[in-house]
Amino acid sequence: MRFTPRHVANTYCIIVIVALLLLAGCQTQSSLPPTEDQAAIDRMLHLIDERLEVAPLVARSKWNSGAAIEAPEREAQILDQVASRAADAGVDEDFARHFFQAQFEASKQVQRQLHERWEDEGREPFDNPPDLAEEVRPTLDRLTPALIDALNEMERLADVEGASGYLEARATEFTRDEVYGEPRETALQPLLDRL
Ligand SMILES: C=C(O[C@@H]1C=C(C(=O)O)C=C[C@H]1O)C(=O)O
Repeated sequence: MRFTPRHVANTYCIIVIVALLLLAGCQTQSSLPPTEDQAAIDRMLHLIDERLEVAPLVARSKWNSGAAIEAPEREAQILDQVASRAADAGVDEDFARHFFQAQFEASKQVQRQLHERWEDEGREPFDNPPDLAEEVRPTLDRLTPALIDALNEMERLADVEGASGYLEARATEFTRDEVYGEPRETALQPLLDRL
């Protein structure tokens, strides 16, 4: 077979196209943050969920006791601890407060959803409801230091290339859930604003 100038030109074109495609692929990859930073974002989402998973226990306890979903004095008490822990960890206090207020709101969304459903169903009180003061609130308090550490990481990630894109992509999947989608969105908003 003879190679005409046309063959050479076609081959050259194909090489250039393949090289451009490879380059585009590399660029997409390099816009992802480093693996350990992706893991830090995933850890934060996991912690948000761990906190949200406590909300149904709070809802059960309040369903039986008739206590209001909204407990402003308890929120104020948590925010005091948050402010002092944030200061110790070098996390911006306003950011930490804003983040925790979003977690409270997300928890209340889950609780309201459940109470509305139980009202519609005419639900009787639960057998063996969890103890709010002795069990449930201490579980939430144990998550606070881990969340402050995760906030510290988020502040660092605000300067890492690709971190905000990765968070947005993860947030899109995370908020797609039928039951937890809306509260997760509420809980994530301060992070999306920050990154
Ligand atoms: C979880 C509770 O319900 C609400 C949500 C809070 C929270 O997420 O920590 C705190 C107080 C309440 O407004 C609770 O009463 O403990």
